[in-house]
Amino acid sequence: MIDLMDVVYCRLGTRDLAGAEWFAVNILGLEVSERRRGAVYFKSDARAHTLCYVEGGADQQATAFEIGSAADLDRAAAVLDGLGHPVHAGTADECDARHVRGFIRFNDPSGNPIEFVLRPETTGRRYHGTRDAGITGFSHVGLCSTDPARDELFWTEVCNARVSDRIGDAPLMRFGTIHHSVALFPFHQPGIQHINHQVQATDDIHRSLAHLRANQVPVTFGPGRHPTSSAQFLYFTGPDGMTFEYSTGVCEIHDEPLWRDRQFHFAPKGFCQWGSAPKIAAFKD
Ligand SMILES: CC(C)c1ccc(C(=O)O)c(O)c1O
Ligand SMILES: [Fe+2]
Repeated sequence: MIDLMDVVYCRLGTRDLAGAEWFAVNILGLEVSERRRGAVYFKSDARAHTLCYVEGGADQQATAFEIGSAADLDRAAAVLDGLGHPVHAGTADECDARHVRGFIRFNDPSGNPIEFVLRPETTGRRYHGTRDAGITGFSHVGLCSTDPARDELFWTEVCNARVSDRIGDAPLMRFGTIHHSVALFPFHQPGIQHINHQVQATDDIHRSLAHLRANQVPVTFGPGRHPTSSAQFLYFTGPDGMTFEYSTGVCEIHDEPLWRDRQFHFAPKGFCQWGSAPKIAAFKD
């Protein structure tokens, strides 16, 4: 079993690094933590970075999860290799570019590039964006899955994720107490489906709604409330068509032995209890 602790960052390729930076700062509300040749890093909480845009194709993506020790990382590489997932061990330069002490990269069964990382840097300094979006941190990622049942087994049997709830066959999975850190959505190809940042309060959702509208940013779902995590949410489109989500009030699961994953409809009522309907391809039946 590969023990993962949390989702830690996403890397997104873009052909318009300056445009992506403008969006991340002025619309999403992140803080630039560092600029390097061909890469811009963003903070959304105390961690050194939780998002990195790199110059390249929009298909150059990765989602990173923290692993507990160097021995666990070696064991994970052996397990993945044994299961037929070719593993690349990060070079010193690649580790430096990710602010981690070590990592391995492989593709999940759908072909999503995944990184398991050791000791990602934190700063002890809280984040503050120039735009007050009320962000409290990067919280979860939605991954496209060409076979959610198969991929659920990868995350829960090969790794230590636990299913909190399912919407249709799409599992929302946790590593700790937060309702979900990774969710899988049926789609015909792999890719990061959405990136979630938690915000402090309902006010932040509505303040952002006005800001997005004023800046002609397509709002694709919400405001609404997820019946699964009980979080209030808002989805919108960013650079290269990436979906971003703000949400507030995600529930925590503390009664671990008693929790039973629940089944929700893969239909608007399973996504939103206020009646909002998504304009997002992966959320349509
Ligand atoms: C709309 C997607 C499928 C979705 C559904 C539920 C939650 C949640 O319970 O918080 C999400 O975060 C989602 O992105
Ligand atoms: Fe989400």
